[in-house]
Amino acid sequence: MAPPAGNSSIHRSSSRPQLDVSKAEIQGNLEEKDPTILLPNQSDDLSHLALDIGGSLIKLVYFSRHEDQSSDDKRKRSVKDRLGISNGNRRSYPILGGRLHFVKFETRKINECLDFISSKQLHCGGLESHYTGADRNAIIKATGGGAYKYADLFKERLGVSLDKEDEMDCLVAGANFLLKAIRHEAFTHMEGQKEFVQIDPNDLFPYLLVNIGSGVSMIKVDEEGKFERVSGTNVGGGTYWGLGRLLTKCKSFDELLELSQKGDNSNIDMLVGDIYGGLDYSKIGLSASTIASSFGKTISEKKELSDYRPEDISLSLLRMISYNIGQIAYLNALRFGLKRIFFGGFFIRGHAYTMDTISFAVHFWSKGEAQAMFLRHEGFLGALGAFMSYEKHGLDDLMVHHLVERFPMGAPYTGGKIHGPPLGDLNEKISWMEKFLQKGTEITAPVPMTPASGTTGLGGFEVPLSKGSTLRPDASALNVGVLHLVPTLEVFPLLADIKTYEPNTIDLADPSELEYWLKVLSDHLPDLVDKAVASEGGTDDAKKRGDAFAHAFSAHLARLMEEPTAYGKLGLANLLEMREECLREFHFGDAYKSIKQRENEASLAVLPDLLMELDGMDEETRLLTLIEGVLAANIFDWGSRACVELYHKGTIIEIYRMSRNKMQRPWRVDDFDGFKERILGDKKQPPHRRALLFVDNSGADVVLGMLPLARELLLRGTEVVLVANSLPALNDVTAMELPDIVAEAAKHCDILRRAAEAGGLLVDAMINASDSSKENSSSVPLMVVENGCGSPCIDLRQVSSELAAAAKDADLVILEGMGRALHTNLNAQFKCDALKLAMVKNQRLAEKLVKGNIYDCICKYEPAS
Ligand SMILES: CC(C)(COP(=O)(O)O)[C@@H](O)C(=O)NCCC(=O)O
Ligand SMILES: [Mn+2]
Repeated sequence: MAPPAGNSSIHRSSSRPQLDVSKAEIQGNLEEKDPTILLPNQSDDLSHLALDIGGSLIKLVYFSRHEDQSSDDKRKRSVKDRLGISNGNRRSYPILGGRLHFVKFETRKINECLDFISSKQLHCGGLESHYTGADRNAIIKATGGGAYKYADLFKERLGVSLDKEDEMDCLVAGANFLLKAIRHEAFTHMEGQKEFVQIDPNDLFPYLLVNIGSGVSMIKVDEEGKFERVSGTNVGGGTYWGLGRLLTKCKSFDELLELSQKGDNSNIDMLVGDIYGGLDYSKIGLSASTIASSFGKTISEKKELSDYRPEDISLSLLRMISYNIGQIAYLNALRFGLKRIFFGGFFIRGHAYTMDTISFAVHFWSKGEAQAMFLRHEGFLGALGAFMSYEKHGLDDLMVHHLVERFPMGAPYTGGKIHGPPLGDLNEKISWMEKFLQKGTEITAPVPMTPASGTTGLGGFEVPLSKGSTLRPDASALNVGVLHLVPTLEVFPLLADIKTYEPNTIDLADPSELEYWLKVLSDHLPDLVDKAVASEGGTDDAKKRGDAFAHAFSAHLARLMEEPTAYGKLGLANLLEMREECLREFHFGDAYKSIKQRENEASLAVLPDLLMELDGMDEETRLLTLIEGVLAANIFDWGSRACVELYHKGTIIEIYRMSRNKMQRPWRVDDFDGFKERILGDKKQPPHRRALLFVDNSGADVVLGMLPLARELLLRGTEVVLVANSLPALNDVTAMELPDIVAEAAKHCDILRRAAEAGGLLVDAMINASDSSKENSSSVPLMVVENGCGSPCIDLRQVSSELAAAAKDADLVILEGMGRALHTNLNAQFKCDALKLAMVKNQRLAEKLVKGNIYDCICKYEPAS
């Protein structure tokens, strides 16, 4: 059916509808002029675009619906039935599987912005909308002065009306959303050091929001929707830019800021030492270099404006205004007893020195009691708030675990600077990458790292360390990624304490660690590209994509090397995931597909012998052999350079045997006896009810390591849930692949067969179906669930709803592999028994974590506390 004509009386709310016209019906009298049309499949109205049109920048926040690529396969359906998971309430989550994009344009280039909106059809619900007709009645939410100034232009160019939202309402709504929904949205910035702060969403209010635009507003935010502008000052960003322009002849705000980097304010400001003959005024705690009077020195000398360096003027101005704002903000926080002060607005724009100066003022006047905080998305508060003002989009229902921030390929180049349209399809990405390469490396020109030392030793309002040539003005200009909204993600319910849980084991805030791991990833790149290109048949197209991927990922690494906090708080898990995401961006679905297949086949061929060997053992030897088997088979890891070198030296089975033979206890971490005691020891303790086995690699790892262990648990009456990746990552097995592997294994093993049937895994397996029903009741089930991620590591704060449901009845968690049990979760505490098994396949990590050597093994057992 064709979309209804533009003039029909279909209900339109002020938000942009995404019309699903399937099964549409005209209700009532067909002859009627404007009959009511029923759209039974139409979900709640969806908003797609909101704008904040400021004097210098236009900020856009827009939503794109994510094509739901997850297939509802048999495994998923049977897991849903068994674990009682519903399909989710689509109505309560209109924004299901979508993304929020943040884009900036310069206001003077408003036509670029209009072209962008038009090319993506954002004003009529996006390109993916079912609705294609031009809609002259469309309304877009907008805030900022430009919403008034440019209303006619939007009407003329796009045929849309701007629905103006109050700027302050938007700012507060945007800040509330970000602070509640984005982990580490806030950060402090002192002496050039940025530190991300985790705000407890349940303990956010009250706070002071200081918005520094042309003027400054200070807003006390008490709760959602309740706030009051308690103070402000007319000395703000406009003052800096206005006075600065007059005094220095700078052509832009950024130029003025940049000048300040090279300035020395003591040539302009009157310092305490100038008054006290070079001495401190120590009685009241003022050092000689404290500013006594901003611009005070210029009164006493017979100098003209031209006698002063513009750099010095800019710095004095910047410090005068920043200190003043910091001071007034602190006094207001004090006045209302507010613990937190967040600064945002056009004046800050991620400028390191500005942030340091404000922080310094707050710190100074509060005697260290209060801290200034800044927001990663501060430039987008208004636009986000305008977006939130659409009704019924469901955005405010989202919580921190529903959001995943990803950094697409453009991120390293655009930095925090103003940029245009994000890149769309694959060809666009490749050609952009090629163009960039022709231009050389100018866009990624490295930012010098800020040396930690270099204190001036000056007291009072002194020079923050990030001033000067050590830091480029936008070094802190944070990238904001694309926010993926995934309302199906949940916190893993077996975590002992979500508040103290930190997935990453290694702290990449340590520069030497960061440098090392960035190099590891960079060194691995050529091999990865080879595999990726080969996985797509080695075609010219695949090669082109491979090149583009390599450059895009290298650029991310280079960006992070120069500015480790550019993408927010960085952990090794994020880096490893970014690599996989980058591959997917260039349409490499599964770079290790054929390797995985080959290894699965080879391992399945020797499985029957292994099972027979195990069945001949007494239970104690068998349990030990099984754990040894898991550790030994974890050597099949295509992400480890050392292991990949090993694979050239023998067949899969030879390497597996060699690895098994080397398994000598005690392992570097060896809690086997504790685990054995729980499994075989006290017979009064019943077997575990349900075990979650987080599996790792394909091939021997899962087939000869984890499946035999699963079989043992099943034999002992424990239900087993194999937890595997939702998306491919290196040679990790996925939840999609696992049922076929289990089905193959089940051909050689009755225990696995019955359990897999009971778990609904072998619906179509070629096994005698007639006797499966009666046998079902005699076996505990074996199931497969997806973990919700596509990375070699796992962040248990954000897992699939399947896994969360499966965890409810589980009393044993087994995490396997370096990514899941070492890089992440080594220190994780669980509410139930936990076993962490991995071979350390990296020398440095072995030394760092366990003071050991490469190929050492970890068997860490922690009973429920
Ligand atoms: C990517 C990995 C975490 C995967 O390990 P796994 O979880 O498969 O045991 C690991 O291979 C790794 O840390 N590799 C990089 C270090 C290196 O090449 O030595
Ligand atoms: Mn792996």
